Amino acid sequence: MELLAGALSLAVLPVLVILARWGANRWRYRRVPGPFAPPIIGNLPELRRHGSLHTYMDACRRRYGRVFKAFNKWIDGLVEASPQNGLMIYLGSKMFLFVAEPEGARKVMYKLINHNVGGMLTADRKAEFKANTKGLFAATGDDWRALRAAWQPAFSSSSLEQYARLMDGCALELAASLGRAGEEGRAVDLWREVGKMTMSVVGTCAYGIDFHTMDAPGRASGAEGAQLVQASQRIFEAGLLSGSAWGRPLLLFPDAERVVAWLAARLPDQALVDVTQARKTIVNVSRGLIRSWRTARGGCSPAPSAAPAAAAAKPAPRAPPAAAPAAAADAPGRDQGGKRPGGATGIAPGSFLGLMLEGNGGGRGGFDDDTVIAQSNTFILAGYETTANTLAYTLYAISANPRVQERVLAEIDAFGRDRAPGHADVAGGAFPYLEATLKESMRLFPAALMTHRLVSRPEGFDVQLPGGGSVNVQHGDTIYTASYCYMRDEAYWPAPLEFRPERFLPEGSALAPSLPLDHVFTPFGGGARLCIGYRFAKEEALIALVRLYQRFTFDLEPGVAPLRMVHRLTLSPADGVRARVVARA
Ligand code: HEM
Repeated sequence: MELLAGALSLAVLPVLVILARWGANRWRYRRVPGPFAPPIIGNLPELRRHGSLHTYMDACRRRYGRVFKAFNKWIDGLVEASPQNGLMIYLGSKMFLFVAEPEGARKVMYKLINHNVGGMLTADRKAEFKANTKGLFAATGDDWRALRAAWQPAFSSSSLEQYARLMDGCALELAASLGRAGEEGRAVDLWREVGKMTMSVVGTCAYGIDFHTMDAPGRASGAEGAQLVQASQRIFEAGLLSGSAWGRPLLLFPDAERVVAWLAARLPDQALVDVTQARKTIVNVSRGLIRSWRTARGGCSPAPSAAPAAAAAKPAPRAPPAAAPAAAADAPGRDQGGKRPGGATGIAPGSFLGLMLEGNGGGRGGFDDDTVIAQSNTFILAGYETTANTLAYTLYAISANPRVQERVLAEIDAFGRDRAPGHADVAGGAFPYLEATLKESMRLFPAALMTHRLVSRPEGFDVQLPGGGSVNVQHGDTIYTASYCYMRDEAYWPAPLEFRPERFLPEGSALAPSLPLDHVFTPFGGGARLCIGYRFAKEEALIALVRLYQRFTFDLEPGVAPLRMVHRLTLSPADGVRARVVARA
């Protein structure tokens, strides 16, 4: 009996602590409006009613104003995981502030510097999970500065020029695959199809190994390519919470995420075992590739386990991209086996990983191997689904708007139906209308519907409230900048829900936003944390669109329009984008 009483009081204690913290947070942020979210059920019923975070957020913006609060440690995770987990109850005491007005959001993005990548089931610090903690997106402070500098050469004009050739090769493969579907009269899910291409692009650019996902898994070049493709796809399918039953307690006890992650690592279920295995595969294959890379360069000694910050203090010499990344060297005419000329395999010079290793003094200074591998994982994670969704949305929007399609086709035809779109063309403004169309699609359907900043200043951070006055967001709390809301807000955009690419062109000034464009159009975030891959993504999307519209148009299947979206890790088409491929005359 005494034992039972003891156990009960032990169980009650954390609940009381959570209640007390929740109460204190509610009091602290009492001046900020927001839905009532008791610690036991939080926002979940509301989220369920709205179906997805983006519609819920927009409803909050309309109801509570352009700065509102929500209680929920796992607002993203809940939306993603609740349908599959059937979870109705959770305990959470944290408050999140949403800034859905552009000037306030800009201050947050520009003045605060750290992301808050909280623990997932993979919060554990094992090598295979370092992408979550050591990658550029998650890194903080001086570590982040050193990594950001190390990433930069991969996005220089000379690197992009080489990547553009590779992107073109991948776009041609996609076109060939869609052409076959068109000939057979098969409807395809454009989202899935472009996803294979974007995985191919980021994978190949990251490693210089041809991922060949268009016919995956069979054709990736060599064992390494096939293993990397399969492992990366497994991780994506599993999603944020690794598809594991451990996701439930993590959602139920968000304040105890470290304990849950610790337990999950020791008592994993099959889903977690699979994802862990996939991550291990990526790490092991990458380690092998790095080892071969060093051997080929005269056997550099393995990298010491120095903290990345040390690299910032003593910058290592960085070589310019020596040659095109693997497939880029011969793209679009690269050999269909995916091999580089001369039979070379492994990490290609000029690939992202190659550049990181070169810049890292050939492995003798700066980052340890696991940190380098975490960067290539982050490159793939950050660049695959975001770009796939953006392309799928743009294909959808063009197909659903015949007048837009007409102008897109005219612009591409004027460029040439057989001409390869290169870096100079896409970066030099050869496709102004297509670029405006891409922007309009990112405004209405932003793959990243918000970004966030952790308040790491001891004094907190003041956010202006629309009704006057301000609120001090305390150290350790997180602020979300809800670009999805302000990019479709009638206060800033004329006819915000209409798809009108000309608003981004001088001819459409009547539809232009009321604030400077870079204040109110932020699909890539802003400030020092601005998406480092934005030019890469833009070039990839434009090249793919040119290659596809040189050959095809797409007939959306009945029921696709209006498109339903759902927020998972990114804002994604809920049911894909099914269409028939129509060859152009
Ligand atoms: C259309 C495609 C893309 C979209 C919509 C997108 C969006 C974003 C957003 C909103 C952020 C957060 C920015 C902030 O916090 O202010 C971000 C960060 C980042 N993105 Fe992208 N992204 C895209 C493509 C890419 C690609 C292709 C790559 C890499 C090849 C990439 C790599 C990254 C990285 C590494 C970060 C973290 C940067 C840092 O923390 O310093 N992204 N992206």
